[in-house]
Amino acid sequence: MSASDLQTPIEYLKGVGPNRAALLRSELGIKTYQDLLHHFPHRYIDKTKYYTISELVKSSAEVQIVGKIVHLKSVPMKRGSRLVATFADETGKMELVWFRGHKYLQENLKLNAPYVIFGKVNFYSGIFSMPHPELELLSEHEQNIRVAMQPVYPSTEKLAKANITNRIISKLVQQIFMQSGKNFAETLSPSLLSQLALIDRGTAMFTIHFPESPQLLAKAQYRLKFEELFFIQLQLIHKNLLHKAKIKGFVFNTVGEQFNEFYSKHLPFDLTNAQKHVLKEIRHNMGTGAQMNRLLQGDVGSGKTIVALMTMLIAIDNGYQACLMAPTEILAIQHYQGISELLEPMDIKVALLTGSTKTAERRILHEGLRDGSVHILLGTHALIEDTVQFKNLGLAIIDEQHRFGVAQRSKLWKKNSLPPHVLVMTATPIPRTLAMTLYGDLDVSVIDELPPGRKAIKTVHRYDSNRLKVFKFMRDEIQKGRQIYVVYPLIQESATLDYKDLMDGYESVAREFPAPEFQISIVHGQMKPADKEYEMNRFVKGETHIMVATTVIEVGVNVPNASVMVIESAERFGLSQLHQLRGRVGRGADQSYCILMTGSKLGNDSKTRMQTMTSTNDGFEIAEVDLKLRGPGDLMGTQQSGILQLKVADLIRDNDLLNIARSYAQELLKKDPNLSQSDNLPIARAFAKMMKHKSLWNYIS
Ligand SMILES: Nc1ncnc2c1ncn2[C@@H]1O[C@H](COP(=O)(O)OP(=O)(O)OP(=O)(O)O)[C@@H](O)[C@H]1O
Repeated sequence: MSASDLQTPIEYLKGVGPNRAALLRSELGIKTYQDLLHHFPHRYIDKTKYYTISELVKSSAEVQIVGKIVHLKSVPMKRGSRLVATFADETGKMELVWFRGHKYLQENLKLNAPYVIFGKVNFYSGIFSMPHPELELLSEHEQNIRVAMQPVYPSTEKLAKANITNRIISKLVQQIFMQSGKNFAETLSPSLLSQLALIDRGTAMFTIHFPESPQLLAKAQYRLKFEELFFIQLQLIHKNLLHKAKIKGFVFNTVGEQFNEFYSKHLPFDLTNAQKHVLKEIRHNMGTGAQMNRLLQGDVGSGKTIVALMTMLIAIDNGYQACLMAPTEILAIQHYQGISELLEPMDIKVALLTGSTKTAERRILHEGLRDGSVHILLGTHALIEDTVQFKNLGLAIIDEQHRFGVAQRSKLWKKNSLPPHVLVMTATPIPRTLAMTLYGDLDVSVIDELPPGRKAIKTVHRYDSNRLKVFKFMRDEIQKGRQIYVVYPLIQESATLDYKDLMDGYESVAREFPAPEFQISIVHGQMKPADKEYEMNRFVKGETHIMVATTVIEVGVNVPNASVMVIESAERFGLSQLHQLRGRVGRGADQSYCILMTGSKLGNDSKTRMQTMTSTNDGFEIAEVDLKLRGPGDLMGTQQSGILQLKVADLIRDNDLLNIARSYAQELLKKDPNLSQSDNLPIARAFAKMMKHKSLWNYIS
């Protein structure tokens, strides 16, 4: 099929008039033959099997039967009428029923001619019936391209209403193949095709629309999935190579006094092997002369902060300043308190900068940053403001990247002659190749081990009707000296409503846990920062027993004595958020609990989320379920531009294939970086097209 054929507008197909063309364009974005060919079925119905009427059982799903219409009548109903056909084969009779389109059907249906019918059967008052069957004269059926697996295309309500059915889409695709043949330009090299036993592109494209058997379909899907993942990886690795070659960074080749003093004298615990390993990776990375761009992944509570701190000490040992940006003020303050305390015995100046730092303080701070007397700056996004100038910023650590955009990250780079090394910390554990695919330009380090002595958090799901029991449990835990979080959801669109929920909740908790015996802190987004800090501090110091809060405490808050997390309206939270919240407990040696409170009516997704949370503490597993429920685009908070809109592969389900595709892409670029060997020409051609159009699926034409 030639490139120009593929760009033919769909109006050129028989049966596509201006109306259908407009609908296909607006509903599915299909404008050309190529668009239609790339509109892949999302499932298939097995059409190898023919049933007889006597074989039907009450639970039959979709069935295909050959028989004849022996009788046709219109049956009046309260409003309008239905058309009922008696359909018979050698073994029995059933009914076909239509509620609309009578006139056309009555004029066109042929009595006593053999038909193939297909559809769902119902069983009503002793007789099988099939409403709105797909039907086709047997003679026509035999002329069509024979498919064993009937494709079902993604569609929309508007298309269904306009009668643009599966069969019509399928016939349009068929027309394209009939007009232009099955020869598609190959996009993979002969050696790849043979090494992986992949079928050629044309056969795969044809088979995905018209599979002759489940086995062939699997081969077609495998080939197209591989191709899709392979080209994504090729693009990423290529970009990485360019990126790495271009961006020079400071060479941190000293692990000196500060690092060693901290490590040998002030580190309050032994590092886990995972922490040591990750530090080694970081040290190596910062010593090479290229700028570090690294993602530090570790489940909640895995101890990322200490790794961040020790990385900052390396920067200081090499004569540079370091900064750490946190997503919220509470967290920035907490980091400031924690890190200041750890570095207290050392001669290192740590400062805090947030939106609420007073002007006078700010002036002194700016001065200290400019003359280099402040070594470590912690803060919120306030620290990327233009007025903040460093003497020599060598390292920027960003906590939780998805709250900080790439654009904000690059702002930091402008603060120096050379860009600082960048370490992004995230608690969302995702498979390594997937992380690379999602984060593109970042290398990945993983802390895959929790500090020793942690007890698994016990998680339960309770309905609102069980609240009294939950209160009793809370009271018992407080009596044991523990502290408790009670968290309410926060939906930005309705701040007033959230506030009301929170305040109602606070009142009911306060009634149940009256002062002076019980002390309660409250923290929410509408409070002044100073008040938030005050309330938070009372809880951190153990002066209050219960912290009632919105999700402002979701990330990073570290109060090891807090051992119970009650999450109200848990069904309104996403899985990764629930996992983050739960991660606020289980940070000390005590047994910790997470109680998910919900109403009694739950949708399927909510049920899955509750079940997942109660069955596992493993962030990896949770992230995978989360990705399945929400899709990777959502994971990042924003839809990724183009690159992740996959058509055949699924980043989660096909993770193994993603790894295979990555290693083949790596090897290819290692052996033939410019894709200039003749064997690799098909890849080079497709890759060039992809880069030119900036869209994955445009490489095929
Ligand atoms: N190697 C270790 N041994 C014992 N305790 C540790 C170790 N590393 C960290 N900790 C402690 O574990 C707790 C969690 O660490 P930290 O706050 O760094 O986790 P985190 O990875 O940042 O988690 P989150 O994503 O939840 O913020 C802290 O109290 C910290 O002091």
